[in-house]
Amino acid sequence: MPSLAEEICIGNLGSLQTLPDSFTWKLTAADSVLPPSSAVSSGTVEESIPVIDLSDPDVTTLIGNACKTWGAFQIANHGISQKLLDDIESLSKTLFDMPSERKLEAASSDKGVSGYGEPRISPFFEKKMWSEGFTIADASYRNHFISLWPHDHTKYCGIMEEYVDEMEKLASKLVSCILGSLGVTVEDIGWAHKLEKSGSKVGRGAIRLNHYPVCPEPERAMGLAAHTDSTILTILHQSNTGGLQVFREESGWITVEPVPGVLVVNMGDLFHILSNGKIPSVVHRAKVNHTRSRISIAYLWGGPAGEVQIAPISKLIGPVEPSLYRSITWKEYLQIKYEVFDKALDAIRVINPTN
Ligand SMILES: C=C1C[C@]23C[C@@]1(O)CC[C@H]2[C@@]12CCC[C@@](C)(C(=O)O1)[C@H]2[C@@H]3C(=O)O
Ligand SMILES: O=C(O)CCC(=O)C(=O)O
Ligand SMILES: [Fe+2]
Repeated sequence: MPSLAEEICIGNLGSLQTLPDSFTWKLTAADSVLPPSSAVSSGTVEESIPVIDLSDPDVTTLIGNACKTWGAFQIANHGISQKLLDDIESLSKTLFDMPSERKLEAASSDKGVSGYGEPRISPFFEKKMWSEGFTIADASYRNHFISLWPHDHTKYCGIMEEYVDEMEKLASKLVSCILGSLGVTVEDIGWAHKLEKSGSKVGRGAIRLNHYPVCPEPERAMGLAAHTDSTILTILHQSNTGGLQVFREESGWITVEPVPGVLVVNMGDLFHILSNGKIPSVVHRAKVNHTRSRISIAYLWGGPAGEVQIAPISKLIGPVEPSLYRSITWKEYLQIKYEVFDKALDAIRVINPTN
């Protein structure tokens, strides 16, 4: 006979009145959001990742500092219209409000990649995450949208295409700026230069629509477990309920409270490689809420498609700072990540840390 846990479906978590054992995480003091007391008393702790106005004349310095300190920042005046943000959020709400059976008809066939289902990182954790999601990693999402919205799929595909196009343009702009803060230009990286010239094309990124239903015991549950993104960078739109937390050694877990119209940018593992470790990929997670459900939309930008090799930028390496990582394509990196998860960067490291 199947156990109760096996009968629980992620499509209707919001209707559960108690937290099933399979969703109960053993969280320790280190998992708390309170920063270590020493850091608080020294007054050195910034409250959260900064909000940077992209029209600020000092934008490059501000972004550079945030990247080095946090591996993340928030952006205002980014040029993405509020209408498009509202449209993608309401598309996500419409999808997640559907009956479980209907959502499962759009389930991803290959674990965690395009379609409806659990986060791809799920197999690396003993306990289940209190969330459901829909991943768009290739054009097959259109077929899923036809099955989800037989009459309205054209409208929803249109919103998704516009969102991907706008995000790609914004991601390219941000990469130029972050490279600038390191004293590098897109011309110093062959593929980045070509990318800027060719404009936007689907295929280099992925979108993940995340839904975190209300939870009867949020303190003991986890919406999305601690991870780094495997990307160059990720641009996240969060609905008006908080839940995203970023980790910093000196401060512990810090909540990134949503600010209307502001987007969060997380640096991913591929930028860590490109910058030869100068810009860390940020460890982050999503917690859940007792009374409010939450939506987030992540645009995961993987950089160049196909066989293009990503390696530490030659301008950033030399006899004193040798290349720490071997070159790798995004596809290859994803394969390694989903074999060894949080050891992926170590797996491609060519020089071991000295301490
Ligand atoms: C391109 C990808 C990045 C991603 C794995 C994936 O193949 C498709 C989904 C992406 C996502 C979104 C939610 C968080 C994340 C860690 C996950 O479980 O699936 C990321 C993956 C990643 O960055 O490795
Ligand atoms: O929901 C969030 O705030 C985080 C989502 C996230 O980390 C992701 O989709 O990669
Ligand atoms: Fe993430």
